[in-house]
Parts: sequence; C-alpha cells; structure tokens
Amino acid sequence: MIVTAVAAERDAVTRVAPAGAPGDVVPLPLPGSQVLHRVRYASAPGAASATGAGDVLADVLAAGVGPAAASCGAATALTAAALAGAPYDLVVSAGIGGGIVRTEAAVPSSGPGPGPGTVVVATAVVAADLGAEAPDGFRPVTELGFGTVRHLPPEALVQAVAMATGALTGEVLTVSTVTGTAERAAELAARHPRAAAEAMEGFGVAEAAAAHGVPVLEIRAVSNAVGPRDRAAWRIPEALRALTSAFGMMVPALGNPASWKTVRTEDE
Ligand SMILES: O=C(O)c1cccc(C(=O)CC[C@H]2O[C@@H](n3cnc4c(=O)[nH]cnc43)[C@H](O)[C@@H]2O)c1
Repeated sequence: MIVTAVAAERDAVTRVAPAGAPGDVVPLPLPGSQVLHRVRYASAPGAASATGAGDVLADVLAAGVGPAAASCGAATALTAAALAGAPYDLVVSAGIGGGIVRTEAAVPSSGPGPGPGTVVVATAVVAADLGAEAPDGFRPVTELGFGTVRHLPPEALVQAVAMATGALTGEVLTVSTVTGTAERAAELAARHPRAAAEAMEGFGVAEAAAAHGVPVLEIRAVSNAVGPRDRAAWRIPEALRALTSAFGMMVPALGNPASWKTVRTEDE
C-alpha cells in the first residue's frame, strides 16, 4: 500500500502503472469516505508483462495532510486488508517534501544534494516535533517515558530502492508544522544531523504499519528547501515528475517480500 497526502501525489505514483493507462486504476471504497486506487506496476520499467508474473499490485490512498490523517487512513486500509484476508506486505509513505540542504546529511547514490526534483529514501522515519518544550530545549516523547519517535525501514530495501532510483538516502523528519524560519531549520538540523528531508506524514504512516507488523518505507521528492517560508519557490510539478519517475524505477527493485520482514524501531 502507498499512502500520499493529496490526490496530485497519488496520481503521480499511479501514473506509471501499468504503462500509464488511467483506465486500469480500480477504485476500492474503504469503510468511511476514503477510496483506494488499486494499480498494477509492471515488473520491468515500461513493460507490462503478458502474464502479469512478477508484477506488483498496489493500493494507493490520498489520506490527507499531516501525521494524524495519514495514520488514520493507513490504519483503516491496513485493517480492511487484514479483515479481507489479504494483508499488505509493505506500506510506503510517498509524496513531495522539503529538502534539508546540508551535504553531510545524506549519502548520495548519485546526483547533487537534495534540491528540487531530488528523491530521498528514508533510512529512518522520525517524529521531529513529538515531545515537550522545556526551557533548556526540546525533549522527545521517548525522554518523557512514552512510545517511540523513530521507525526504521528495512535497510536492504532502502538501499535497493535508492540504487534503482538514484535517490539519496537520509532520515526523513515528520513535522506537524512546515518549517518556515531559518532558526527552526537550524534547530531541526542540529537535533537531526542525518536528516535529508522534512514532510508531514511519514511517522503517522509508520505508526500504523508498525501496529500491523508491516514494514514501512518513505520516499520523498523534494519540492522546496527547508527554511524561511517562500511558497512561490516550491517546485511542485518538478517534484511530482520525479516521484513518478522514481516509482517507475523502484518497483522492479522491491524483490521478495520475505526480505522486508524485519520491522525495527529504535528510540533516540
Ligand atoms: O498545489 C499543488 O498542486 C500540490 C500538489 C501536490 C502537493 C501539494 C502539497 O502542498 C502537499 C503538502 C505536502 O507536502 C509535503 N511538504 C512539502 N514540502 C514540505 C516542507 O518543506 N515541510 C513539510 N512538508 C512538506 C508535506 O508532506 C505535505 O503533506 C500541493
């Protein structure tokens, strides 16, 4: 299953499947008001196989903006699939995101730093603002004795997808408020030296996936730089094109679900 925030992101990831034929997107209503879009990704880029062997079926959901909407949508779809006797093998949080521009923050597989159109695959899905403010700084919920603030996608899968797509790898932060000042950007970067991108849904999707014992992956195509707010500078069409291209390349790299099974979580 693939969870995006908005319909434009959902359509960007379904555009390549199968071979771009929109009529092959099957709508599947979930309990409540949301609708999954079921698509079949060809096993080789641009080539729909005659038999369908090796193709990957995916349900894609535009669940809304922010971690709560993402978690709610993902959990509903995961539960519906489990009750139907067809649980998902993998949950992917996908969409556009802000790039944290700092060269040591990410390990490039190829290409430049996380500028517009760069794709980032998360090595960790991190809740960056889940905690408490204190006079001496921010404390994550884990320091308060609660829950987790990190989910770790299967490492082999992260590397395989990054290789196949030419993406950067790095931590992806989940925030409820888009960073809009240089001060906040610097604070987040200092707290998360391995962060490559920021978005608003990954941790919510990862919490739902973990509750169902399903591995998670997060993929973000950079639309803007994290820093002082300048919405006019967001390169959304370029980011959506990069997302489409990444999904076209990553599906053959997914390999055998048996190799994804390790669900690791780690406290900060
Ligand atoms: O207006 C449009 O056409 C359009 C098309 C696709 C997506 C959008 C959004 O506004 C999506 C919001 C979504 O983007 C993520 N995002 C992007 N940049 C950042 C950022 O710097 N910090 C945090 N989140 C970011 C986020 O996941 C939102 O859900 C519009």
